[in-house]
Amino acid sequence: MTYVIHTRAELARDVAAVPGEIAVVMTMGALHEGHRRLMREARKRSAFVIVTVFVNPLQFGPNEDFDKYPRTLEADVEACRAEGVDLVFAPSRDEIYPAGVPSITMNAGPLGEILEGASRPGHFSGMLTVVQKLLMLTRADVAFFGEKDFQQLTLIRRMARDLEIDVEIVGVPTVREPDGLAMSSRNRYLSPDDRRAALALSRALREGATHTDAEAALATARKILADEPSVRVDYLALTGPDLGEPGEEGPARLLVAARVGGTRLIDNVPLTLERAA
Ligand SMILES: Nc1ncnc2c1ncn2[C@@H]1O[C@H](COP(=O)(O)OP(=O)(O)OP(=O)(O)O)[C@@H](O)[C@H]1O
Ligand SMILES: CC(C)(CO)[C@@H](O)C(=O)[O-]
Ligand code: BAL
Repeated sequence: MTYVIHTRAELARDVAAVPGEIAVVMTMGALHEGHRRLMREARKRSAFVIVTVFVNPLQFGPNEDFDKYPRTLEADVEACRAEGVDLVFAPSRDEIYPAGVPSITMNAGPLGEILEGASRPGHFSGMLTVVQKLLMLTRADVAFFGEKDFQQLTLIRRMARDLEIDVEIVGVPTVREPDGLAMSSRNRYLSPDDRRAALALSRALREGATHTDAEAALATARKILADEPSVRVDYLALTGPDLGEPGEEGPARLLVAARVGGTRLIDNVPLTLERAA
């Protein structure tokens, strides 16, 4: 049975009655197969699964899509039911921020300033603030996040580590459409032409990741993106596993953010680099 609740009082009552481990999947709704994969992983792991649905105003910039972000709670609850989720917590803004805009927030540090953080000032501070609040409110023992938002996942891991938050953070690989496009709630903004052009992102990463040389990986990905005129690249970057400098050898990440029409999309893949001879 899946229960839907909207208040922190109901949430406090329900989690207090859970005898075992609690897993949480945090979302902004408009659920798709990527979210469902997180729910399935949570279901496999824990006896009690909570999905949160909250479009967090604090992580949106003034010119971003907070107002037009898709809100589809009824369909979201159906998806949660189909995945056997125990509790859907869909709070209002006042339930999460009863004192209004918080005066004390998370500082995402230097890692919050690069890549996504450079294009979306304040985004990661707002994201970490709500993640920390939702971890506290749900009393989660384990929380599942997608690798699609790789910088977000890395920062959440680091917040838990640096601030001694007693929760296990589990990363889940990106779920893709059959043609390779990373699933994202924002894909629904794409026109048919934009949808076709957006494939350049996953193609660039996939082809780039066939190389074991960093320069070759970047050059291949850059060319594929440049060949698609309606894709405006924000960044294409190759980093180490924790978004630091790529090591000479070992797992690395190739990440991209781009605008396709009016829609900003992100994607990333792991790749293995070989030490230069
Ligand atoms: N394709 C995907 N594969 C795996 N996890 C995903 C995927 N898309 C989103 N997630 C994860 O689901 C969680 C909630 O994400 P969110 O609700 O922002 O969805 P989204 O599709 O990423 O939306 P947006 O289009 O706003 O980026 C995050 O942990 C996110 O990384
Ligand atoms: C983790 C999250 C739910 C916090 O608002 C959001 O950033 C998201 O959906 O990835
Ligand atoms: N999917 C990450 C949350 C955001 O874009 O605001």
